Amino acid sequence: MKTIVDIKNITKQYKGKTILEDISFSLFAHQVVALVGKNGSGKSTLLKIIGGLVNPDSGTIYKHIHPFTIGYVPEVTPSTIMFTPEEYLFHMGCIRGMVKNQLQPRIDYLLDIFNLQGSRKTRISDFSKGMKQKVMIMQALLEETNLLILDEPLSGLDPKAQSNLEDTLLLLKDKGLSIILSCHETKLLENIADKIFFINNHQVNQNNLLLNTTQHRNRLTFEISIQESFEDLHPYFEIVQTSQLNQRVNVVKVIIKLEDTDKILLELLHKNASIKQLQPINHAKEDFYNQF
Ligand SMILES: Nc1ncnc2c1ncn2[C@@H]1O[C@H](COP(=O)(O)OP(=O)(O)OP(=O)(O)O)[C@@H](O)[C@H]1O
Repeated sequence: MKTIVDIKNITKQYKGKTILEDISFSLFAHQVVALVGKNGSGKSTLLKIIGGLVNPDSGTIYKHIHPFTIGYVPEVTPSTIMFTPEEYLFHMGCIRGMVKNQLQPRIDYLLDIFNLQGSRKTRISDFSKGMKQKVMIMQALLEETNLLILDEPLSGLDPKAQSNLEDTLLLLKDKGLSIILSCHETKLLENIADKIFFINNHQVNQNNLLLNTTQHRNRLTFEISIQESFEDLHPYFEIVQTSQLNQRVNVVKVIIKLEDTDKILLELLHKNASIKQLQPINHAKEDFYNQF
């Protein structure tokens, strides 16, 4: 598999507070990689560093392709763009110095891929959130792109819009694009991510629990005090869902490896957690999430 970017020993602090510490991993051609972590764990910061928008304090982003082009889509989608997608993309292309006979075919191609041909004359301000998100991604792809960086592209979309956007991203991957995106929950990634990196405690762990369908795993549900930290256990499980039961207690659903199960249960009991359910997972991928 061809490496396109090596992220090497990246460290970043803000105002003396460590956000990322000695992070290294590689991105490969034709892959969708997801960065998962809690609010404030440093996902956006890492994406901006990879995109060259923020400088790390130390470490390097080594690109294996020259020239290397990156399309970056930030988390916030502007809501009141009075242009149609065609006008908007045309203006954005001109700002980047693209010429008309290069721009128009590219816009047509993107409207096709993103299934927005029928809405090319509608104002973006009248679009749904999913359609606005698509336009933001299209503007990042106006020029030929090696790596697409998406900050929380699925958040705030209803399940239908999420699956529609996932289909488009998979189509782009099939056409040769590499994608790195951030996400709060692994649950949203079951269809699109080839690899999941989990940011926790300023560091990145690769976790293939959800993607490796041959490994023996359990699904575990526990209740734990909101004040109790279990960050030390994060590398050992994939959090599928966290919800607040009441003002004092969270309900957490995770997937764990069979061989880690006893250790995790013991640690959770030491943290005064209450184990609600422990079930083996069948090997079928569809079974992963449905049985919680
Ligand atoms: N420009 C900045 N100046 C100071 N602190 C910053 C800056 N950008 C981010 N931070 C801090 O760095 C930490 C990581 O922020 P970041 O936005 O990377 O996290 P995140 O995982 O993307 O969060 P979210 O899921 O909420 O978007 C946070 O504590 C944030 O307040």
